[in-house]
Amino acid sequence: MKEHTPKDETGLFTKKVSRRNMLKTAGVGGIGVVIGASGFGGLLTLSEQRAKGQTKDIVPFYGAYQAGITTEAQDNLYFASLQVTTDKRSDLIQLFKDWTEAAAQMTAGKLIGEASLNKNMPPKDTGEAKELSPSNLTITFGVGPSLFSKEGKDRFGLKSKRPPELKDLPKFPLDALDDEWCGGDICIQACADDLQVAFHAVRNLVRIGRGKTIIHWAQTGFQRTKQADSQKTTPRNLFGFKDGTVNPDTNDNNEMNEHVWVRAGDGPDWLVGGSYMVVRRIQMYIEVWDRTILKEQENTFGRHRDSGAPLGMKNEFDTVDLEAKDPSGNRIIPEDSHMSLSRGDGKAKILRRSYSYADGMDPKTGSFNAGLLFICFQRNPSKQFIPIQERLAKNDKLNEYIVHRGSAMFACLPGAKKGGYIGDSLFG
Ligand SMILES: C=CC1=C(C)c2cc3[nH]c(cc4nc(cc5[nH]c(cc1n2)c(C)c5CCC(=O)O)C(CCC(=O)O)=C4C)c(C)c3C=C
Ligand SMILES: [Fe+2]
Repeated sequence: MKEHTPKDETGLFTKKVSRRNMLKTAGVGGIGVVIGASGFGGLLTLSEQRAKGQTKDIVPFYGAYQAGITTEAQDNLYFASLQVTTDKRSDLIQLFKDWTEAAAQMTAGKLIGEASLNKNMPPKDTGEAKELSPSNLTITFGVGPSLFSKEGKDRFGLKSKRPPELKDLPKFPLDALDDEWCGGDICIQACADDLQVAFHAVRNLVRIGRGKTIIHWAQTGFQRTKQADSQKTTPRNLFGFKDGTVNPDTNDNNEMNEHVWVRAGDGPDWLVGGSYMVVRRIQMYIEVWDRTILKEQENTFGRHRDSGAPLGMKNEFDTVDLEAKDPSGNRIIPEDSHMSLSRGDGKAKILRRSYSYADGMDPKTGSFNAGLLFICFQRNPSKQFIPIQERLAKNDKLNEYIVHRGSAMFACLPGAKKGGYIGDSLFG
């Protein structure tokens, strides 16, 4: 087959050269070299780029809020729910301090700890992210209700600090929850444009926590990559529909304060600037869906599959009119469609930041074990996620094609200032 000769940005034909040959041509032997837009004259190592503040794919770790909540969703997720095994409050505090330091290093694209060539010691960093770009890595920490008290025991002197909103979610109709996918004392959400970078982050944090925490459950997640969709259109879920069209505007501080960030007076002061995260592991029966006619699929969501437009409209972001009727007087968007029910009167909004998962097959049925790790952030779950899910669980047309298998709620801590640590408002 004739090899395709690619054009560069100037439109000139360039000879296809492998990365290795390109480095040889440039006379650079080191790994981790990035070719700048200016061509070979702009060759800088990743660390040089960082020193010059030129890397574009670093999301700052320190700040008033934790990153990974209003951050534009990266391509990949590695999510871990942990159980705390130590009973010592001082261990827990030290762990959050160590995690903060490590997370700040990893999100800046650095390795953990000092590089050491001591062959008689295991290396501090596990190594698989060496030479990789920071990939917009964000690491978001949350604490579950069980950290505050478990089976009546106040392990860390935190019982009186539990916000009333931070509690196990009620059992919703049709829930088929499996304990193996529920709850957790602490969560770590790592998102990055590279799965190896996200996994490396959680792996190293879990390693630091050895002897103090264990993994309770963990899940990888993906979306289409930005490389595959340079226009960054709304990602599609595994049912082929655009998912994430209607979401509060993360660039609008008023909306974030109204719907996402916990504010003074909402509960205990330690959580001001944090947010409640709800996670649901929802299995999707993709084989059943694939046998469903398009009209029924569209009635299920209340949107057109192709454009993502509300039924009866042309474009994805056209205004939704749930009352609109066809000439026979029937609603164009069915009342039991996912959009009608999740929207309700439109006042309670959640910030959705979900990822698809695909974990091989279900050995009992031979079907794909795939679905959505539904993640949403909010200021008050009793007024936001819970009433929405109550409506969906009762009537949603989508329920024929999905089942909720896992569930957890975490309070995502406020951001840390340089010199402070994630959790200092809680433990301080
Ligand atoms: C309780 C909250 C929600 C759960 C659980 C949930 C599951 C779920 N959703 C989809 C696919 C779509 N959801 C869409 C819209 C939408 N979903 C929720 C909430 C939950 N979804 C809300 C609040 C909204 C926005 C409603 C609105 O105001 O219009 C859509 C439509 C496109 C969009 O706006 O994103 C799709 C598609 C799946 C597959 C799923 C469980 C597997
Ligand atoms: Fe939804």
